[in-house]
Amino acid sequence: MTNPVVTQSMHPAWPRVAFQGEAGAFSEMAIRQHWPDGADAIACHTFIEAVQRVCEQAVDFAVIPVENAIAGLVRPAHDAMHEAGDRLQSCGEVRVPIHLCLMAPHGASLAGLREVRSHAVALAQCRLFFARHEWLISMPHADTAGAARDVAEWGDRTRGAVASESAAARYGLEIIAHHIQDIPHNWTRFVVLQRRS
Ligand SMILES: O=C(O)C(=O)C[C@]1(C(=O)O)C=C[C@@H](O)C=C1
Repeated sequence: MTNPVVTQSMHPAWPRVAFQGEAGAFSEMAIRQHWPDGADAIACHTFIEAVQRVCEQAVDFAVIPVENAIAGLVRPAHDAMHEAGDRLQSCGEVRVPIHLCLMAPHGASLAGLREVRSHAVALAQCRLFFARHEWLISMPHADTAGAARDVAEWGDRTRGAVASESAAARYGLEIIAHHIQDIPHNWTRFVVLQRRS
């Protein structure tokens, strides 16, 4: 298993919380919303890895998306929790508003875009948008923020990402369309997991 990205904490009292994705992912937002006074958000590549970190007591908690208003159950997250079995227990919940934006390198246009990357669950929340813009090819990526980071690194004006407004700011992308999810009041419910004592 690869090591998670760990930011050195300035605050030893903060809880250490694993999430799936990169800095700027919605799961990281869920952590900020649940611990407004601060938490060390530890990026993991997969849900299984995030859950595993809790089982191994390498972190205090994991925050995992379980249900979205449009896409329904987040299957890979449920599978990861199932694998952990009774070693974990849920100790909280957080519901995060999900506003999805289409973003691309500066100078790109909607008409000029061809390929759009994002987390499969995020793409599933934008079916109507993709149906209206049928020249766009949606391609699954590990997470929303990782898609934004890669699209910024590639710098190709035909390739875009679906992610949050803050991911666009963090990775220096231009927002081409705001609120492209199928319903305006979209949300994802996350569970907070800890090791069963
Ligand atoms: O990729 C991210 O930003 C995530 O946090 C993952 C995830 C998900 O798996 O449901 C979380 C919330 C959004 O609904 C879209 C994607």
